[in-house]
Amino acid sequence: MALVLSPAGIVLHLRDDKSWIPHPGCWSLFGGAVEVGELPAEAVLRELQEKLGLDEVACRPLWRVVDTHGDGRLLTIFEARTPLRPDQMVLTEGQALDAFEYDAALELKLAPFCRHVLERYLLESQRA
Ligand SMILES: Nc1nc2c([nH]c(=O)n2[C@H]2C[C@H](O)[C@@H](COP(=O)(O)OP(=O)(O)OP(=O)(O)O)O2)c(=O)[nH]1
Repeated sequence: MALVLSPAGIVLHLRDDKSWIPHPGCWSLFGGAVEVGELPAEAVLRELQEKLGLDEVACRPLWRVVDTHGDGRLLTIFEARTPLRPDQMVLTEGQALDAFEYDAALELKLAPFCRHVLERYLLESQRA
């Protein structure tokens, strides 16, 4: 799962409003399952290419955590820095794409796990 940082702020997508997907109508981070034979660092680059059309992105692993809000998967959280702004990205899943400053992001209706990741990221960057 990636916390995408663009010059305009944290990039999030608004999930579709379909009742059969997790967290419909919530804003969320980008990510997806690691495929067989793939490393998490490879999976995050593939996901960002597939879901945002990002090629130029510098990823750094932040921490690993069990997704207790979801299906219990072990997730690796990455910080992904891109020089592109949201209007230069191509969203392939979801109804909207935008970038937010931290405070504004925390005011959104966020998927619960994304809120947890953003809050921890903020806390750890303040400590650093
Ligand atoms: N993230 C996201 N997934 C969506 C949206 N609309 C939609 O139909 N989907 C589908 C594709 C995903 O395979 C499925 C589950 O979403 P998810 O966010 O839990 O995906 P995931 O981590 O399992 O990732 P993936 O490997 O399936 O891509 O819902 C949307 O707006 N955002």
